[in-house]
Amino acid sequence: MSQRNSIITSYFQPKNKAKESTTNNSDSPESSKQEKGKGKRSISASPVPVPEKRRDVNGLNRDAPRHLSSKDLPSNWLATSSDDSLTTLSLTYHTGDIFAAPPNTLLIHACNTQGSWGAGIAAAFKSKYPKAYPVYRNFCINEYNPKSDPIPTGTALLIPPVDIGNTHWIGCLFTSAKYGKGKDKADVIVRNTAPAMQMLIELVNKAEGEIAEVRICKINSGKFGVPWEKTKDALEAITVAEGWKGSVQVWDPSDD
Ligand SMILES: Nc1ncnc2c1ncn2[C@@H]1O[C@H](COP(=O)(O)OP(=O)(O)OC[C@H]2O[C@H](OP(=O)(O)O)[C@H](O)[C@@H]2O)[C@@H](O)[C@H]1O
Repeated sequence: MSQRNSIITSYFQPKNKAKESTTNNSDSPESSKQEKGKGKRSISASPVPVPEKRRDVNGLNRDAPRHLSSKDLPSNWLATSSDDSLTTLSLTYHTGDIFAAPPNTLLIHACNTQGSWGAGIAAAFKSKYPKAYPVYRNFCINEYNPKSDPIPTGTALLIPPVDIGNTHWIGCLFTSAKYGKGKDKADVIVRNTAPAMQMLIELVNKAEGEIAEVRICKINSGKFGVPWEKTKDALEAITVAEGWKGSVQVWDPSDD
């Protein structure tokens, strides 16, 4: 099956199926038991109501520019976006601090669908972009629901600049439903990566406002435990318009 067809299969399955596959994607029942106990973070899956007339509730600024997700794309977006897919995604490598980026840079990282930026680079995103975190969390917990209506994996969320004095955009790739011991298996995370990135590219193309550069960390290779080479191969198979944003810059803080 081609990359594109596999994307369509993964994203356009009926909602019930999508839920099934999220469940099936999880580790063994053993690890899901572990998920219930040791190491579990206290994340409420109950919707947190946001009062109508109050602003900046729980850090969520209702006046901020709106995030973009699969809900902003037509159901046939993959078919309609294929015309300008002329080349494969180009990656370039850079050593240093991904966050020391010029204005209007998109910073991409891998996320779980539970609403937690609890460890690894996600925790750094949470501390550097305190207003973006509740946008992500609200999307996971209120627009979707980790227990009853989880975000389908293999999708993405694009958060416009919402932190005062910062013009960085944040791209969340939902490559695993859960985190920690309940994270999806490596091959499932890799399989989720291309469609998630493909969707993010589509959201970037649709976004109003400038996105000048695109940076990504070596997603999936830390807490998710997937060798970078596997993620790299998945990303490089994605088709994009020639010269899309120049290239996607892979930033690593160290040389090894
Ligand atoms: N401060 C920092 N500055 C710069 N680069 C940093 C860094 N810290 C780590 N890196 C590098 O960033 C890459 C990805 O490594 P990560 O372990 O972060 O992410 P991942 O994509 O494997 O997994 C995602 C899950 O990790 C999180 O934590 P939880 O699941 O919440 O526990 C999320 O919420 C997800 O669920 C590796 O190259 C790390 O060297």
